[in-house]
Amino acid sequence: MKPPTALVVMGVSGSGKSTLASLLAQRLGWELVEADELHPRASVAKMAAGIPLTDADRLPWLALIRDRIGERAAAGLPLVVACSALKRSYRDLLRQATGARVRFVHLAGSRELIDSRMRLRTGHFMPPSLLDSQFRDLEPLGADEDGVTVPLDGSPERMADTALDALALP
Ligand SMILES: Nc1ncnc2c1ncn2[C@@H]1O[C@H](COP(=O)(O)OP(=O)(O)OP(=O)(O)O)[C@@H](O)[C@H]1O
Ligand SMILES: O=C(O)[C@H](O)[C@@H](O)[C@H](O)[C@H](O)CO
Repeated sequence: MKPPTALVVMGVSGSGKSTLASLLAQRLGWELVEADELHPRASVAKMAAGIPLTDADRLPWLALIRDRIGERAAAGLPLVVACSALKRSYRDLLRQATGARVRFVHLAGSRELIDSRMRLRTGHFMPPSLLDSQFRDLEPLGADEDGVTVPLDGSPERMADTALDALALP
């Protein structure tokens, strides 16, 4: 039997992860996990204060997400996860989830476009001032990693079509 898929929508803050992940979850009929909701309060406070997270902040959080993927896989359930997963080492950690095929959709685009979207967004803890540090940490999805890179300048519907076609899902 094929292992259930965990489809991780990744990218810097404001790249459209939550928007695309919820659309993909809806289209596929899969559960959605929003990794931002799993950050400890101290990490959210840090980001809200304009301080970038470090590896030490992120590793226990990524381990939690890996375990969540593993639990669902053990129940035979696929899922969609919205998670920044900026560095390859973070994705390696997520790929350690037991029993799942972990695949990625990297939302890629210009700093300028993302910054303009973040400035329009209200009521979110993440300040646009952290975008430079997000790009510094970003290691784009490699050609050898299981997944697809999607330009983030299309409509969410078109981006979902592109991702699902490229991944041959459902
Ligand atoms: N394809 C799109 N076209 C235009 N605007 C978009 C698109 N996708 C997302 N947006 C808008 O851009 C902003 C950022 O999107 P979203 O919150 O989904 O990003 P995110 O990567 O989940 O952000 P964060 O990680 O900071 O929570 C939102 O205001 C959203 O409505
Ligand atoms: O790894 C990180 O630095 C974080 O996950 C961020 O990317 C934000 O939580 C998210 O994007 C909200 O803006």
